[in-house]
Amino acid sequence: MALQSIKYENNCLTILDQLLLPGESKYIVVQNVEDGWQVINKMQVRGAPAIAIVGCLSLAVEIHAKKFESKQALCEVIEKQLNYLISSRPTAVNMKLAANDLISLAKQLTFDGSIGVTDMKARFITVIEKMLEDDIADNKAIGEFGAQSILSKQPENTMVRILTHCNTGSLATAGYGTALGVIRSLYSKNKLERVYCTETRPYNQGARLTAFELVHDKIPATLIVDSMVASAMKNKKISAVVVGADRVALNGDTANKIGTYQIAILAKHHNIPFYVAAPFTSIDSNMKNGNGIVIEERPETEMTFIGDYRIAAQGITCWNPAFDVTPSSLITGIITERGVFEPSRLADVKM
Ligand SMILES: CSC[C@H]1O[C@H](OP(=O)(O)O)[C@H](O)[C@@H]1O
Repeated sequence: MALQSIKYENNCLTILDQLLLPGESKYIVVQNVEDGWQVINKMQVRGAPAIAIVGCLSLAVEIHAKKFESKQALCEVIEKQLNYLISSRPTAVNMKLAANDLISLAKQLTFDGSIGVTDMKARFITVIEKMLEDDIADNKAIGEFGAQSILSKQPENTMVRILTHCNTGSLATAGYGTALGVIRSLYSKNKLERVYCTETRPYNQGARLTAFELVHDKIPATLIVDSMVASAMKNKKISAVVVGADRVALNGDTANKIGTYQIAILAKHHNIPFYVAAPFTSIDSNMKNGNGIVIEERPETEMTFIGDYRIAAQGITCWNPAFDVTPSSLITGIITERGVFEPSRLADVKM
């Protein structure tokens, strides 16, 4: 049974509390936008696509339970709550893009004289619900395009070894995953020899989540500490690096989990192709390059503690940026649901 970070049925939303994985699988109920904001901000659910989907579904469950006197009243709540959800985490663009689209839809429905407030609410909720299936379809396409592109650069009938960072699988999306989707597609083609996944300090998305998904799917994988990447590239014949994205700028500069930038530099040094796997819901067409991307800084306790156990000296100053920006010059290709693009070609693709 595939791992599910998000469960939504009959207007009821629960999310798998990823702070407890891999030790405990516990779903928590999200009943409204405030619950949605909290589970995203605390990283109980995380991953750019999952953040947008959970944020928007939290709005769907909230408005489903309420009666609205008018379409204008409903539209005002929608706009206010979506703008609030955007503030839950600043770097991933998916929540902002979804909010922009849904606010435009709400305004369009408000001025559509052919429907009343009940129909407007139903149509609005249906559009949000469709995000789940759309994301999975995007990820399956990303997986296929990515696998084809990576294999096209390998000698016929060889198996590949992929290095990945952070978690980009079913626990970061509605299912299948982006970079992990490429890995799943390679595995399904019997072309994947091994995955090397980094632990990804300090939240340990790799050790706790990616390793969990790979073991669950019985995909051959080796966990490495973040500082082992250079040695792995030198000694383990890595065929390609595939990572996810939180925000891709129009020139291909990519914000992704902290540590991605240095992996890209190491890949360049070792002449290893470096791919970003991201749906168009993670591409910010309003951002010319990566210079303007806001990098979230997280609480230092995420660095100085593991659970309740202190691992760093009391009183030490910490810096805990959750992301970094990889320049497009270090990126071989951006794998999307519409194909694989050289970073310099991204701006030509219709958003
Ligand atoms: C397909 S998930 C994209 C992206 O999100 C993760 O960040 P976080 O765990 O902080 O939400 C990571 O950067 C993934 O690559």
